[in-house]
Amino acid sequence: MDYISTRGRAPALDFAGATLAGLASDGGLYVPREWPRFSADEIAAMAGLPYAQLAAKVMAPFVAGSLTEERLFELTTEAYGRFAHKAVTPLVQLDEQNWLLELFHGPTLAFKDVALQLLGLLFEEFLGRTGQNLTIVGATSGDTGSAAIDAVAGRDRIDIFMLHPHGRVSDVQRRQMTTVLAPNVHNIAIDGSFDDAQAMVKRMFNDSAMTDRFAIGAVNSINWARLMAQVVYYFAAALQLGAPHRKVAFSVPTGNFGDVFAGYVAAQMGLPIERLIVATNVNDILHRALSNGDYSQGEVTPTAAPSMDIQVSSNFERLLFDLGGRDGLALAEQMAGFEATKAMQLTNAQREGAAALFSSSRTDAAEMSAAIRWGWENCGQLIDPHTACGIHAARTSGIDPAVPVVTLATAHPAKFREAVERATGHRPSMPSRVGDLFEREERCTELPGDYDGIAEYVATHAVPKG
Ligand SMILES: Cc1ncc(COP(=O)(O)O)c(C=O)c1O
Ligand SMILES: N[C@@H](CCOP(=O)(O)O)C(=O)O
Repeated sequence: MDYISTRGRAPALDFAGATLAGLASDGGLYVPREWPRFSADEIAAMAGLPYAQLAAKVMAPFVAGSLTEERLFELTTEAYGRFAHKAVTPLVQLDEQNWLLELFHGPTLAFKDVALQLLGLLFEEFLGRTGQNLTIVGATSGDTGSAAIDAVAGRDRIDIFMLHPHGRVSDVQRRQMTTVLAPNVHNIAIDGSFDDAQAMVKRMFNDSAMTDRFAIGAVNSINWARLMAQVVYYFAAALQLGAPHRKVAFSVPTGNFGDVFAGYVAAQMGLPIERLIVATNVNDILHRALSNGDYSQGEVTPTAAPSMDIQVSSNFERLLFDLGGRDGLALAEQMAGFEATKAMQLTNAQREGAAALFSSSRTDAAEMSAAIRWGWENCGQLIDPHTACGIHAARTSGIDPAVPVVTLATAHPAKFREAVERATGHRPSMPSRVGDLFEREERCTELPGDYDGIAEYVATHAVPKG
């Protein structure tokens, strides 16, 4: 399988190359040249497979040429062996129609672990072949940072520089990053929003003063390998609910459009998906884009679901590319317009294509609290504020009651215990696997949100590519 850029100009790469490159050199995102497709019989034959084995089956076509399915299975076995639940991503029934897919049983209590535990191993595998050093530069609104740091802390040939918006992540999220004192881990708190951090990270990939010296790598969902690993749990959930003989809908708490794009990929691969519900908080650029074609960047409003306080959704570009006939040069022009004006109108083809599979919803603060309360009082489940946006969207979606709706539970409620306690009066307890998080020493550098200062900090502390 080879990978092409959504902006049409960067060279195609194989899976290993796309994984190490992260962002394409023309500023675009890598996508597989074509979507691999499973027949209904092939999907039916996956029912009942243990998660690590299912993962290797679903991902094998994407890694072909860089890894055998057998080697991939060794890596998925190691990655998912670190999860606290045997099923890795267990499915829990809430009522007649609604289900929760618990994606928070990994080491850092959020869905990001599902992809990042594997990505850490993939980096090690591919860097071992090239002998190169990798300088990972990432942006986080809280969860990617901790999951990525856990996945690469102490690994040879890797430095990680993780930017988070100062004061805008939860205490648990911050400590999960800043208490990791391995010498290859560098936390940077910036003045600004997640969007500012993400823009600086993308800029570094195209700054030749940096890329000439350092192999800059990505752990954000701009890296295709992140999304590939997230496709697997759509298969896992749908198979348990009767796929391929029965359609399933998914409600997905959304910020950077990565998790829900993985659902789109699952559908392209043949998984019968009734609908993908894009659930935003009040930072609703995606809800506006999908409901009336208006993709214009507003100010970021801090919410109780801080990981979704995002107004520029990187992976939306992958969807626009696919729906717009995969015309990279046309999309490059459309994205250049957005970058210049902070606004963009979807084309008719993009709007109609999206409407065939996606619907969307926006959840405000009161609705978020009500959804958390509903989960607790009616189903005995504590849910976090991000998942609550998904639950609100699922319960107001109007989907045929015969179709199961699976909400992706993207974070453990203990990561956001103040908001959960405010809504329910009940404080979620911290899973023992996070250990003495609140006793540990923290290390973090505060920097103003300007690119030059951050590039200089990275250049001073990173190891050249070699
Ligand atoms: C807990 C949580 N839920 C949902 C999201 C949204 O996921 P995505 O950015 O893939 O849309 C994030 C991060 O982005 C998150 O950390
Ligand atoms: N919510 C994310 C934001 C970054 O998104 P990513 O999926 O592109 O890494 C976070 O928690 O950091």
